[in-house]
Amino acid sequence: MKDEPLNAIDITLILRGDSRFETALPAADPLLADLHAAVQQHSPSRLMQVPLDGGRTALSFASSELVSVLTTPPVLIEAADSQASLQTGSYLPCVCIDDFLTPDENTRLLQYALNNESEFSPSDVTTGHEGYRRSMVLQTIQDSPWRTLFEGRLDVHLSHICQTLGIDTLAVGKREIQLTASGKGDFFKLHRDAGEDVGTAARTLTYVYYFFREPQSFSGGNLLLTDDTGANGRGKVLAMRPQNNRLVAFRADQLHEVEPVFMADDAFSESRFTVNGWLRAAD
Ligand SMILES: O=C(O)CCC(=O)C(=O)O
Ligand SMILES: [Fe+2]
Repeated sequence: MKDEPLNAIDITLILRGDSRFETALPAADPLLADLHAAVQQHSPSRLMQVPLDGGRTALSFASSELVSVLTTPPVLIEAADSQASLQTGSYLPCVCIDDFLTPDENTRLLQYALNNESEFSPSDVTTGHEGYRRSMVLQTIQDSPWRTLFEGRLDVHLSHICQTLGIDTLAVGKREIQLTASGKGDFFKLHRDAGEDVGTAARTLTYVYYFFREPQSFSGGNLLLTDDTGANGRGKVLAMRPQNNRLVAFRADQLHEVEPVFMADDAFSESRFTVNGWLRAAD
């Protein structure tokens, strides 16, 4: 008997207290959407049951105990008419961690960004090419307690992230971090974060944490991961809508881009904010 369903999505459930359970579900299984809904909405709590071990075992837990759902390949949840519908991307390796910060940390990070509006400066790219990236960056996050918080929180997930992305478990050397605000019309054209110049060659892992005011007033700004197998330099594409309090990690040599952000007014407070950075392997 085959244990794994066809088109299986590998799932790791993280429950309060960091207990982890692994299973696989068919891409079309409504339980997938239900699990994501449980992460988003903790009350009222309800009983959830998930098959483990090819259905030989059932895991039962209160929905309020569910902290995160890791899916490989990434599962894109599109909320349409308040019904969650699922799309799975073609396989381009990345890891999504929902609820990366606590709700309180998430709110305080937005407040930190808004309080420091005057410190943001226009972004650039390490290759010096013009017209490649438009956004505003707050470099001083490097000297703030947020840096320590992000580094510590990333370390919790690092072995899982590296394993999923096929990176040899990373002895981390240099870490980079920045806070980016993408407002009306901002974008980042197709690029890799590693290897486009000597200064970035050693970047191994990219992470992007999304946070913004809800209800969301911008649209667009999707992160597209792509490969270069297609005739026009693009093959498979995995599109991910920014989701508040979600961290996405991928290999730093992965081709990717950020689609233009649309919004009615160019209000800084409504920006698509990210804490984004790179980890390098130790020498
Ligand atoms: O904001 C994103 O989704 C990705 C940003 C990015 O590609 C970068 O900072 O290198
Ligand atoms: Fe990038």
